[in-house]
Amino acid sequence: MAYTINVPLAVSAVFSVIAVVVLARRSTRERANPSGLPLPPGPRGFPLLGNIFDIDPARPWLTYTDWGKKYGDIVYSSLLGQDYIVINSVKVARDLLEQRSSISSGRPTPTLYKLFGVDFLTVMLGNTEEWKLHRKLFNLTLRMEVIVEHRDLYSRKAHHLILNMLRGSTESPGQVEEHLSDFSTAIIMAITYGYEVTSREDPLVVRVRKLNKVISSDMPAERAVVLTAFPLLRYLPGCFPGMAFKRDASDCNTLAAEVRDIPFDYVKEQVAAGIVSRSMVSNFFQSYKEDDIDDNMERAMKDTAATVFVAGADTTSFTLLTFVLAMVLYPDVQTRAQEEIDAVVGKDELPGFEHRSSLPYVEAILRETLRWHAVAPLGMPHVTTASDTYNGYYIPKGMSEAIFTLPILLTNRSLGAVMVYNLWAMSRASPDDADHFDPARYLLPYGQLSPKDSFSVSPSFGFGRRVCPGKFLAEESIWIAVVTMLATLRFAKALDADGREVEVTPEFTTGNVIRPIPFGCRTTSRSAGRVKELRAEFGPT
Ligand code: HEM
Repeated sequence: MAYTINVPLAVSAVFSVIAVVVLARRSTRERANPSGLPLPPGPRGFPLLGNIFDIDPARPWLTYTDWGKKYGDIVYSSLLGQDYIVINSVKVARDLLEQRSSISSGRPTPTLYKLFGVDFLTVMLGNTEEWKLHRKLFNLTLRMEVIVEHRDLYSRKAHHLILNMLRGSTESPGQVEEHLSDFSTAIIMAITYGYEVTSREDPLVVRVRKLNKVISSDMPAERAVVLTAFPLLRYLPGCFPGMAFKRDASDCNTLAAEVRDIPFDYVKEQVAAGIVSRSMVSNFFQSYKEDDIDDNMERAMKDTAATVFVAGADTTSFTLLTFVLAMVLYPDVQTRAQEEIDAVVGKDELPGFEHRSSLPYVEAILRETLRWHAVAPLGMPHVTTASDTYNGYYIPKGMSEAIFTLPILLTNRSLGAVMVYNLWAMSRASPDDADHFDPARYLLPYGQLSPKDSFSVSPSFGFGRRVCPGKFLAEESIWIAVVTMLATLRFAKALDADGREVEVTPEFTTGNVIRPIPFGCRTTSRSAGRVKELRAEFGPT
């Protein structure tokens, strides 16, 4: 949720507002609150605009963290008629989003996503029957017992990642990112469709990556917020000021349809021909009788499969990139982990899943990576489907998309509460050394792992019924990639022409999902024996 003012879009918005105000002849807003309890504390905002000028447009989580220090763990703010309940602590998040998940599992469905044809993605669906069917299908195919069956695949892809990384010993900024992205893409396409990616230029891969890019760059939150508050704008033609993006939206609809249909139909044809490679989609077809797969069910299967790439590829590769950045910045941490691996696995052996429980420090590195810089600092917003009270505060009910289409000024009512949980504030709860990457914070005095906060229960995967269904796949693929990189490679700062190390400042992109800004990194082999084993696995390349 980054808010910057797009002037032409704002002008169009103002026209739309004036038209509605004249029609509605209403001038004051009311907050229907039958309980008489106050809203949670928060900054005062301007009428209608709310707190839009108070928020750091690039990194709203920093503003929310500051508000947390001033107003507490639960903060109220408003933006263009939309109520925001900002949650700044794990306890309040668990109370509201887990304990009361029956009324806090909705999603805002901004008009923008409909316009771009991506509102079919699970992440975008409200608390509807369709969403429940998606979650059932995810549970069928992404639960832990199913995910562990693919361990050979994760290991093979991790081994391939190492060979790619070793092709050039000094990586230019951006190259490490590409290798990690190839790794997560290859795993996700194999798990979802049984599809073996052979090159970055594979037309299917190009399409899904392009869709991801459009979602992250052409649908900034400020557009989503303005279009949700003033949905009439969607009817303005593309030539209207600020509406040029409507042309991209039309291309995106075509792209989204291709991403949904092409790989799914490929698996469907294979299953019909009796060729079954193990995948999420073939599992769907095997789990249901032909008669049970009506149009609704087939659409849900297609949509869940298409969601996996959009929700899982960048989150996985950006987390791995954050890990590499930490290794470059904290060489002592890297050395300690490598010593642990060498002692447990043996100097020339490659680590595998059977070693995981004996590598507590590596495990702690994973947990610390999620904490240090969460890939989605504000998770995904939830919407309340009923009003509620919490610790003496009133929490308004969210409204459905149907009511969103009535501009707020027509009714002078709130659009209802969007609940935003601020992972950044949660990760900085003990502020003394929160910016420091220190896996030891997850260890007990004798080096054993502290039992709390295992990887997959991390707040970084969200809360309640909406919790990330891909967390087990993320856990398996990230663990094997991390342990294999540590066993075989040494990451260090890049050298300049005079052989001096180039300083690295940890900087991250902005947006809903963030990644480190490209940094110089020198990647060298640290174990000839292990690398030899990898080369033997793949043959001459
Ligand atoms: C490190 C990797 C990942 C992180 C940090 C992450 C984080 C998240 C977060 C914060 C949410 C929102 C939860 C909420 O609303 O409270 C989410 C939702 C989701 N994630 Fe992940 N995720 C990761 C990897 C994956 C992978 C690999 C997949 C697919 C296999 C995936 C599929 C999804 C889906 C489908 C949703 C939407 C759930 C819903 O709306 O009901 N994620 N994820």
